[in-house]
Amino acid sequence: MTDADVLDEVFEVIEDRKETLPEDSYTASLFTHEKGENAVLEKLGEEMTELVLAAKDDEREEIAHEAADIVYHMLVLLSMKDMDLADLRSELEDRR
Ligand SMILES: N=c1c2ncn([C@@H]3O[C@H](COP(=O)(O)OP(=O)(O)OP(=O)(O)O)[C@@H](O)[C@H]3O)c2ncn1[C@@H]1O[C@H](COP(=O)(O)O)[C@@H](O)[C@H]1O
Repeated sequence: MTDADVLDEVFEVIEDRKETLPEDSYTASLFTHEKGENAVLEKLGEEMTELVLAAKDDEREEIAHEAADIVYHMLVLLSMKDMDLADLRSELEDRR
């Protein structure tokens, strides 16, 4: 499986959770008032700090863990704004 595949798959799951809102889903809880957009923004801020600290300490596993947390919460944010990976890809492609 390529990196692009797993990103697409996780985004699809996020979109599904947004629509079906299962009770036991962390992702779904972010789309309800219970947590909401502010929780996602706070998480992104915390995780960015944790990523910087992990990088300073050269903790490779921790760097990967924090980077994955950031990517997941960033995908949730894109979905909250009714955006998707195509928006991200086209922005990156425009810079080449
Ligand atoms: N990639 C993720 C993912 N990354 C992080 N998280 C959750 O985000 C929350 C916060 O992450 P943290 O690392 O900060 O968690 P923590 O250890 O509680 O740390 P603190 O809150 O104590 O700081 C935790 O509850 C994690 O489980 C995620 N929850 C879900 N996914 C993906 O979303 C899919 C659907 O998940 P559900 O919506 O839960 O079904 C999963 O199969 C995964 O692919």
